[in-house]
Amino acid sequence: MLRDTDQIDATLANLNKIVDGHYEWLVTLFASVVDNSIEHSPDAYDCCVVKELLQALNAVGPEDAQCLQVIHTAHSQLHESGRNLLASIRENEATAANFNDLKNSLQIFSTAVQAWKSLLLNRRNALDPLTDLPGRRLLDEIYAQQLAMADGQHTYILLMDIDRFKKINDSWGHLVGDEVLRALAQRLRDEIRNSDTAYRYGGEEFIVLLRAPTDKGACQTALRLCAAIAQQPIQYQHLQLFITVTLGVTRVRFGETLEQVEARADAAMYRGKQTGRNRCMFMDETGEIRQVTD
Ligand SMILES: Nc1nc2c(ncn2[C@@H]2O[C@H](COP(=O)(O)OP(=O)(O)OP(=O)(O)O)[C@@H](O)[C@H]2O)c(=O)[nH]1
Repeated sequence: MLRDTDQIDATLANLNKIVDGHYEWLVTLFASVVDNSIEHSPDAYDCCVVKELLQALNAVGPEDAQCLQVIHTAHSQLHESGRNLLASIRENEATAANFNDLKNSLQIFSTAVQAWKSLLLNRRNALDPLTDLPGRRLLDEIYAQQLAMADGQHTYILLMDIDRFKKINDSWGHLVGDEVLRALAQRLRDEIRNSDTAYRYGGEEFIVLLRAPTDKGACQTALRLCAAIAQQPIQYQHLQLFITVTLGVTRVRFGETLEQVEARADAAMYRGKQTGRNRCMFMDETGEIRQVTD
């Protein structure tokens, strides 16, 4: 899935170029009819700038890949309609049906491009403006889909809360607090795998939706995140800020709603806060909470 604002904006810009490219192509098509160069022109599809742009586009995740595939199909269909129209003109056999075919192909192509643009714009709006991470709304929307994509692995929720964050705001001001949130978001992006996703859940809380084959694997990842955050200070201007986080981890059970899993992760995290912070707590199937140590 295309996740950050820069990636999404770059793709949107390319999709706009793709639409513009086909206005130019239409003009070239008319020109080749007028100046009688139809017979000498190479197959427009092979040298089409749009084809190159499409090949350069990056579809990460099944939704994007599906949109891209629909555009590819519509694009080659569009060129086929153009080829047929030119051939019919060359043979002096052009009919209204050839023109209609081109018109329909153009409409299908622009609808396909528009569909991906809408998806991307929607996703962009769901990104948290401070950290550029997807926000809670997107997690609500794609939770079921993420579970379906687990590919035989278990899905875990890691609920992470910065320890004593109020003190950072109170000591250094909200701008520094904001910088800490941004830096932590970046650290999460750097540390987790592509198949996992970090969300800003609200305030100073983050959620990581994680895939792992076993509880042990998920706990190890949580512990690694916790240690990485505590060990590496956040640099901001002349400041070096050491922060710690407390994590509540739990496995998503079959058929559970997001609220049910969140409640368990929250209870685990809360226990971690009560018992000292800077730790990972795991809630198992029986509802027992234990501290993850290795
Ligand atoms: N700078 C900044 N602060 C925020 C943001 N969202 C929430 N906060 C602050 O996060 C702080 C959370 O404080 P508390 O809920 O008391 O928790 P804490 O100080 O982290 O303490 P523990 O969670 O108990 O370890 C509050 O001061 C909020 O104002 C934000 O977007 N930017």
